[in-house]
Parts: sequence; C-alpha cells; structure tokens
Amino acid sequence: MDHSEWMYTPPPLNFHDPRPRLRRSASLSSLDLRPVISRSRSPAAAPAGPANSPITTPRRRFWQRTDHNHSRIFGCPGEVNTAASSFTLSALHPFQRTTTTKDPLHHLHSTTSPPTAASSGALLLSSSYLLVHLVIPRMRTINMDGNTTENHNNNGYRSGLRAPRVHATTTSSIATTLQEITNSENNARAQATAIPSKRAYQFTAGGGMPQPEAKRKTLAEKAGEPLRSQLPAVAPAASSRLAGVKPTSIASLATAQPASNIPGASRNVASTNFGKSIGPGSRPPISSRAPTSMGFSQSVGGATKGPVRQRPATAMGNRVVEEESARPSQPQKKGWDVDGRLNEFETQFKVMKEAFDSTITDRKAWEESMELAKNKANELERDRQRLMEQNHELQSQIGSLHQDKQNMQQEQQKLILQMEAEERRHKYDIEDKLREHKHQVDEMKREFKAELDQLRREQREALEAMERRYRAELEDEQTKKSKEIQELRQKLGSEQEDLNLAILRKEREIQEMRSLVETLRSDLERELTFKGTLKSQLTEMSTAGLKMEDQMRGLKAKIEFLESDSKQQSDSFATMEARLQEALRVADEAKEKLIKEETERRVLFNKYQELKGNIRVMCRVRPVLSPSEGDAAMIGFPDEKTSAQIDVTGPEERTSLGAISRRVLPFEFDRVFPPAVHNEEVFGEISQLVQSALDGYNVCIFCYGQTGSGKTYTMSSPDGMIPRAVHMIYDTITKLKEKSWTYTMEGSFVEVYNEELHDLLTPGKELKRLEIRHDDVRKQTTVLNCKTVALDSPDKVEIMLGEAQRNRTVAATKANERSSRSHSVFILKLIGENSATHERCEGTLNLVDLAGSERLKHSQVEGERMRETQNINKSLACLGDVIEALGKGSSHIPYRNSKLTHLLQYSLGGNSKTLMFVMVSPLEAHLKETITSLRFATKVHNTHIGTAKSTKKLKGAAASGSSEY
Ligand SMILES: Nc1ncnc2c1ncn2[C@@H]1O[C@H](COP(=O)(O)OP(=O)(O)OP(=O)(O)O)[C@@H](O)[C@H]1O
Repeated sequence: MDHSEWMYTPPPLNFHDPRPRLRRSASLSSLDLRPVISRSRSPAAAPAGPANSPITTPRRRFWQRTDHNHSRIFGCPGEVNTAASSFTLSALHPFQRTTTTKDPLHHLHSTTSPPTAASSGALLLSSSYLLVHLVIPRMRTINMDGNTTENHNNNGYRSGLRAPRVHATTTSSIATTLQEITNSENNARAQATAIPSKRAYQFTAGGGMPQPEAKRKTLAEKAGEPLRSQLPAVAPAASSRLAGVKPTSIASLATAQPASNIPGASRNVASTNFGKSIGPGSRPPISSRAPTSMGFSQSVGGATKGPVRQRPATAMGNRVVEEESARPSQPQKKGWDVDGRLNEFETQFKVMKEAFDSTITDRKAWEESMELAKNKANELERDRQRLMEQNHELQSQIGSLHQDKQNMQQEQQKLILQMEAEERRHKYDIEDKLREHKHQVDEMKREFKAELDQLRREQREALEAMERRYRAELEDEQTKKSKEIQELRQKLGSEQEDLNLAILRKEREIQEMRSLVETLRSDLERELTFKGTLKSQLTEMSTAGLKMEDQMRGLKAKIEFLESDSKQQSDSFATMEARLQEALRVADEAKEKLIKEETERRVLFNKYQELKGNIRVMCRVRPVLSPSEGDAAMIGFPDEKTSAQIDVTGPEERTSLGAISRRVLPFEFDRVFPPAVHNEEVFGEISQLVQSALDGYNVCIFCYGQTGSGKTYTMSSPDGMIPRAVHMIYDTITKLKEKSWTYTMEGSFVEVYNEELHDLLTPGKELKRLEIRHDDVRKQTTVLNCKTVALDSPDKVEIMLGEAQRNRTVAATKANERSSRSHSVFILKLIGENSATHERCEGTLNLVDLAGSERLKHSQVEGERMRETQNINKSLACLGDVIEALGKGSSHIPYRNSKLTHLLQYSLGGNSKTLMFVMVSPLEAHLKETITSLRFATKVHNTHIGTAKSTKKLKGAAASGSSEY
C-alpha cells in the first residue's frame, strides 16, 4: 500500500508577504476587497474558485492566524499547519468560495475582532475535509494496525492518496509536515515584518505602536462615512444577520481587518498569540495558549478573552496525540467515535451552508450600498471641483477689489490733502474778512454814535419848540372853550325853557289824547252795546223765525184742515206765505248787518290800536326766585289802578353837600306788570296784537332786558306768549270759519348770533346760509333756506319749539350760554281768505326774544364773549336807531345796519304794530342794568311810529295796490 498516494500533499503555497495585499486593500478603502486574494494566491489555488472572492483574504488571514484553533479541532495542536490546510481545502472544496459575514459559529468565537463567517466556514469545511480524507483514515490505520505504515481501513479500503513522505504513520507525522510549512512561512513573515512598515504600524491593532496623525480624508473616505449611517437602512437584514460582527464602516473594515486579521499586522505585534505561538524563536508552550470556544486563539491586540484553561481532551484524543507528539515514541492506543464526529460535522456543514447563502445576499446589499456611496463620492467630487472653480473666481474678484480699494484709498488721501489745503485757505480768508468787518463795524459805530447825538439834539430842540407851540395853542383853546361854554350855558337855558314849553304842550296833547281815548272808549262801548243789541235782535229774529216756522206748521195744518174749504182759507194761506217771506228777508238782512258789524268792529278796533300808538312798551318785573339770589331792589308800583308806572330807587348818590341819598326814578309805560302777574294776564294785553296779525297786520313783540330778567320765560315757556298766541289763533280761526274765513298758518324759528342768521329748526349739520328777501309790494319778508313748518294743529307748535330748543342747546355747547347771547325770532305767517267777501289778508306775527342787554363795560368780558357782547350791543343800538328814525319820520331808516332790524324791516315801522316788553330783574345787584333798560324802553315808548296799515285787500286787487284799508 502506497501511503504516499493516500497522504495529502499540500499544493505549493504562496505565503508571501501579505503587505502588498494589505496596501491594496487599504487603498481601496474596503470598497473593493475582491482582488486581494486572487493576486496573492498561488497559481494552484487560484483556479479553484472565483478570483475575486471578497472574503478570501480575510479568511486566509484568519487561517493563518487561527492555525492552533484549527489544529485543536483535529486534536493536532500546533502540528497541523492550518494555512496549508486552508489552501488545500480551498483548492479542493466547492464551498471554499462561499462568503458570508454571518458567523454561524459565532457562539464558539470569543475574539474581540471575530473572524468572518466565511473564514470560519472555510475553516470548518477544510477541517472536516482534512479530517475525513486525511486524518481519519490515518487514524483508523493507526488504531487498527497500531504503527502500521499502510493506509488501510477496517474494510481494507485504500484511500488512494499518496503515502506521506514522513515515515511515521501517526498524525504527528502529518502535523510535523504542516508545521514545517507553517514554520517556514512564519519565518518568512517574521523576516518580512521584522522592520514593520509604516502601513503595518498603522494597521496595528491594540495601539501598541504610535499612530501617525490622521490624514485628511479623501472623498472616498468621506463618502464612506455617511454610509455608516446609511448602512442600517440599506441593508438592515445584513446588519441584523451580522450579529457578533463588530459594527464598523466599510472604510474601517478595510483598515481594521488588516490590523486584526492579516498575518502581517498580527505578526508585527510580538505580544499577540500568533506572534507568541508561531513567531520565530518566541513560541510559547502550547499549553499556555488560551483556547476559544471553537478552539481559535485570539490574536488581535494580544488579548485573550475567556478563562485560560487547559485544552480538554477531545473525543478523538487529540490531546493524547498532542502528548504523544511530545513523546513521539509512544503510540496512541485510544479508540475514536468517528461516526459521531462525522455527524456533528455534517450538521455544522449544513448550518454553514445556510450561513453562506445569507451572506451572499448580504454581500449584494453591501455592494449596492457601496455603489451608492461611490456615486455620492463622485457627486461630491464634482461639487468640490465646481466650488474650487468658484473659489478661484472669487479670489480673482477679491484681488481686483483689493486693487480698487487701494486706488480709492490713494484718491481719498489726495482729496484729504486738497481739502486740508482748501480749509487753510478759507480760514485765512475768513480771518481777513473778520478783521475787515470788525474795522467796518467800528467805523459804522462811530458814525452812528455821531448821528445819534445829532438826532437827539435835533429832537430835543423840536420837542421844546412843539411844547412852546402847544402851550400857546392850549391857552388859545382854553379861552375859546370857556367862551363856548358860556354860550352853551346860555343856549341850554333857552333850550330848557323851550323844552319845558314843549313838555307842557305834550302834556296838553296827552290830555287831549286821553279825552279822545275816553271818547273812543265810550264810542267803543256804544258800539259794543250796539253789537249787543244787534245780537239780541238777531236772537229775537231767530226766535221769531222759529215761531214763524211753528206758525207755518200750524198754518199748514190749518190749510190741510181747510183744504177743501173756502176762499177764506186760500187768502189766509197767502197771507201766511207773505209773512214767511218777510221773516226770511228780515233774517238775511240781520245776517248781512252782522257781517257789516264785524267789519266795522275790526275798523274801530284797529283805529283804537292806532290811537293807542303803533309802538307800545310794557314792563314786566320778575319775582325773586330764592333768597340766595341776593337782595331785592326797591321797586314800587304806585299806580295800581292803571298799572302804568314803575318807581325804581336808584343807587346811592353823594350830593354836593356830601350827603348820601337815593333818588326814586319813575318810569311810565303802557302797562307795568308787577312780579305777581302771570303769563295769562300778560297775554291778555297782547292778544289784541295777535288779533291784528289775523287781521292782516305785521306785528312784532320784543322782549328786551338783561340776562336772567325773564325774557325766555315770558316768550317761550310752556305757557309763554308764543304757545298762547298760537292757541288763540287756532281758536279764532275756528270761529272765523263761521264768517267764511279760512286761514293757513306757517311757522319758522331763526336765531341771530354774532350778526349771522341760523335756522333753529334745522340741525347744525344741515345748516345752509340763510338769506333775507323783502317783498316791497306785499310788505312781507321771507328767509331763504329756512325751514317753514305748516302749523295745522296746536300740537305742532310745541314740537316746533322743542326742536328749536334742542338745536339751540347743541349750538350752546360750542359757544357758552348761547341762548342769552343771541336773538331768537319766531315768525308766524297768517294768510286768511274770505270766501263770502273774497277778501284776503296776510299778516305776520314776530315774537322776538332779544339777547341779554348787559353793557360791555359792566360785563368785563374778553375774546369770543367780548365779540358776542359787541354784536349784541350793536344790534340793540341799531334797533334803537331804527325806532328813533321812525319816530323822527326820517326819510332813511337804517334797517340794514344790523341783521335783526333787517329781518324785522316790515314789522317795525309804518305798516306794523310793535310791542316791546322791557323785562326787569328785581335784584339790587342788577339795579344799574335795570335803570339802563328802563331808560332805553322809555326812549322807545316816546317814539311815535306812524299809522299801521293792514295788508287786507280784495282778491285780485293785490297787484294794483288799491283797496287798502
Ligand atoms: N315771571 C316769572 N315768574 C317766575 N319765574 C320767572 C319769571 N320770570 C323769569 N323767571 C325765572 O327766572 C329765570 C331766568 O329767566 P329767563 O331765563 O327767562 O331769563 P332771560 O332773560 O331769558 O335770560 P337769558 O337772557 O339768559 O335767556 C328762569 O329760571 C325763569 O324761570
């Protein structure tokens, strides 16, 4: 039997220095690990599998590193060159190229940098193959034959393998052979790594050697970094299957693997197990190696995990073999459970096969990730190029800007220098000018001083001359004035005499007038009696008419009774008929007489009014409202019978002898109302004027007096003159309907404030400019843009007054106490038509509440109030002027001097009836104003304003202006 045929002869190994592969691997940064082993492997091993298997190198390195572990499996510690076994198997076994990162035997590994699953699988495969084909037959041979040299099994099977060259038929002979190879390789490596290269230092695991400063990362490395984070997303299955594999980046794998797995790196570390175990001359005793669970020693970093324990004897008795190899002369006698082992290996083999399959899948995922990373790296490289170009451009721009900046700085320097020069020049100029100006000013000062002195002298002389002249003139004037005074005194004496005579004459006239009035009164009484008689006659006639009607009825009955009767009956019927006709005629005559009487009454009434005077003045004193108002003035009403006089005790006066006295000032008016009189009684006096307005007269009723004297109370209070007048007019209109008179009544309410007209019936926002228009033919005044309300019911008057009050209150917020600072005029137009007589009349009733009559000097006001007061005083003065001019019978009446007189033009004067109420405050504090008001009223009272004329005309005669009553 040729054992040489049976024995395994390893193919020629290429245990060259792994550094080229390492460098290649490192330079690729783990992106492509495949070419490593294909280039380093021996030609014999190369065809056995794909040349670009990515895990070949790690696996091979693993074999080289873990030879002792491998040998432990076979019970041939240190004897079997695992590298040789590995390459033998890689050349023979079909699974050699299968790669995986998952280690199915992970639980057996305890290294800090565990071998890849591929390397572990390959190890197991090769181990099992070696066991089946090399060791077991040989062991069988040993067991069966003792120390036989022939390779026979129990069945006489011959393996056909070449017999080992070593004569010994024990496993130790094989191990020895492999050991030789291993040793030679290790020696070669040791030699190659005696002086570690820079790269070797870099890859040294455990950090025993100093590390160079980290180089700047290439784009490929940078590309690899994000991949680390992407890995779980890209190949989660792979990462999950990589349990037990240290999670590192691809780049770090590229660098870490050599450090941990490649023989060159591990060999450079003298302290590693590998170095210790197979390094030249430093191999420690085998028994001291720390076995892993799989029997692999841990070479990375020299650290050995797990408890170091004595290697257990395997079932195959490897330990015995080991011991025997230590004592080669003693043959192994122990029996083996080969079948059990084989089954175990079969199982493991299946597991590993599955692991390889999954590893292939993972590998594809990794490759895709790497492809992505490459693309990313390329993109980044392009970006970097582009950024570099931009950077260059910006650099050049910065350079040009820098140049510009320098140029500008130079320019600036030049300008600064120029400016400084200019400044100096200006400074010198200014100094020169200042000196010059100073000189001129001094000169002018001197001149002015001289002129001033001259002027002063001249002025003094002129003043002295003027003084002299004025003194002379004053003396002349004094003599002249004293002469004039004497003349005036004489004149005054004669005028006083004339005046006394005139007074006497007037008194006589008054007496005559009074007697005339008495006569008229008696006429009126007679007329009234006559009217009463006529009324009684009318009553009698109507009674007679009724009687006659009764008689007629009786006669009719008689006629019916006597119908068929005689001629007597028909005669009596005719008589009755004639009497009836007579009675009807008498009734018509009585009615006509009644209308005639009414007309005559009007004529007589107006004649009486005219005789009383067309301007009448009445005085009213209001009561003291409360004691807090102050002391009451001393006011007396001496003529209780006629109620026409008021005596006011004037202020204290000092006589020429120094005595203080108070004069009683009597004032006489048409009527004086003491404080106790109510509005009703007052209205009784003015109702005749309201009747005149109905008869077609223009009537004006003023209230004049100082603020708080009771003007508004008299005019506009709920029972004042305005509401009463309107109510009276309604009543009269209703009664006159019997006499064929129909009336329309229109009201408007205006205010004169600061010589401007305002409509009190239109809210402030809608106010338009009011304009006064006069109709000279009709003697009527209209106010343009002024609201006119048809007063067809008594309620409307109250609504109208309320609205006017509201609008006045709104205006009062702008100008304080506006109501007492303006004149308000209530204008009532009355147009009547008689359907029987075809008469038409148009009268106007003006009820005026004048503004407070305080004098400016007393009121002590400023600003807006002063303007108001001036306007009030002006308008009141104008009113006085108009009345005075009317009294004098002047050809020109100054109506246009104020808005108020202009508005009341046709209600003041010849064609109108005027009544002035002078309102008096009862307080001592208002005494001066009271006297002033009473004096003004007296002046008005003494004025005779001609004869009032009614506007009553026959219809159709208005245009011709005829038929005036
Ligand atoms: N005859 C009177 N009987 C009772 N109270 C009166 C009488 N006359 C005036 N008063 C009261 O005196 C006060 C002042 O009267 P009123 O406002 O009418 O004065 P006026 O002259 O219109 O003042 P102004 O010019 O400021 O409008 C009011 O409170 C009013 O009620």
